[in-house]
Amino acid sequence: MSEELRTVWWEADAVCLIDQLLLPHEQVVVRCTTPELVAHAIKSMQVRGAPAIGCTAAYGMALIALQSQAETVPALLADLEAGKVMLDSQRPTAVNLAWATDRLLTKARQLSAEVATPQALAAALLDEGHAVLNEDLAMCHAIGDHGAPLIPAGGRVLTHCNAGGLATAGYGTALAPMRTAFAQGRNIHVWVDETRPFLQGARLTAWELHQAGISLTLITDNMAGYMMKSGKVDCVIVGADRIVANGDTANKIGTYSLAILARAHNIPFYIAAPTSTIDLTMEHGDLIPIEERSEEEVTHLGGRMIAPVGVRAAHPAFDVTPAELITGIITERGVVTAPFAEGLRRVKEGA
Ligand SMILES: CSC[C@@H](O)[C@@H](O)C(=O)COP(=O)(O)O
Repeated sequence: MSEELRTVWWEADAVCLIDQLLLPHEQVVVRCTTPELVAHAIKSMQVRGAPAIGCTAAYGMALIALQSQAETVPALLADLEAGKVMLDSQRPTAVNLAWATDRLLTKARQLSAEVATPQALAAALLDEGHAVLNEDLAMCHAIGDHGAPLIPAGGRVLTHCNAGGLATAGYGTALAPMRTAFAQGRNIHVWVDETRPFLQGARLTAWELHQAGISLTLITDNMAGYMMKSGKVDCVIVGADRIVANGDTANKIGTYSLAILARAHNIPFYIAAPTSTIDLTMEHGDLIPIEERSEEEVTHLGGRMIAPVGVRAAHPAFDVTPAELITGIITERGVVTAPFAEGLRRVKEGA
């Protein structure tokens, strides 16, 4: 993705997004002028990727405040509480969504004693939305700085789904170490898993890397084991939707299989994510809610049915990789390695 193309931004009283359902063939901007349109964009995956969902939800909370008819600050807080519940319910696995709405609500509660009017509070929440976006971009660049040295000399990285600029405020999480290494003049090659059924790899990661001039080869998900066994993969780097206290990590369905394959072939397996994706309230990965999406996203491809009529399909959108399969978790505050509990607490608390 070019530096100029933004994923999420605020413009003319609306939350604006690049419609990721239409990429790479069309670059269409969606203007979410109501909280309901923000919710729809998250649910339908016009915007997707944990940090980008978080940025969108932060602006969604600001939009709720700006459009509220509340005449008092306590009444506005009640609207924001209801709005948070509505936004959080759109996608359950990516913790950045609830993290962002929580941050905006907490800010509103803190300011409620100081501001005189709902309008003043709403203006402050829009500033907080901007802060969430700007911080996410800075975190992605820091992840790139910490992650680039971990890419082995061969420079051949396998990634899954899209954890690039489109999945964040820009620059990406899993793609950040590759971008930084490439900018440093290193020889990088990326194996891009197509990522069935939504094809985030084929449509989005391939597009971003291609635009950036980074060498890539698209593979179908079931080719990863072959590539590893053939000695063509030096490390795996993927993003995360939720990292819990013991290091277990939810990410796009298929990530767990890759981690097993990487372990079997003695290949380092890294997670790259900002600390906003760390959820210390959950002890282990079995507690993470896994989003179930529609069967149609599996039975159909590009609008065409590929399965016989009447055949049922399963569609868990995420899986959980146990911490013991993870070599390291690359955050904006450094790389956490096993045992994860202590290190994750340290980076989450900012120490
Ligand atoms: C920086 S994005 C990290 C994760 O959100 C990403 O790897 C992923 O699984 C995205 O899933 P998606 O269903 O496309 O939102």
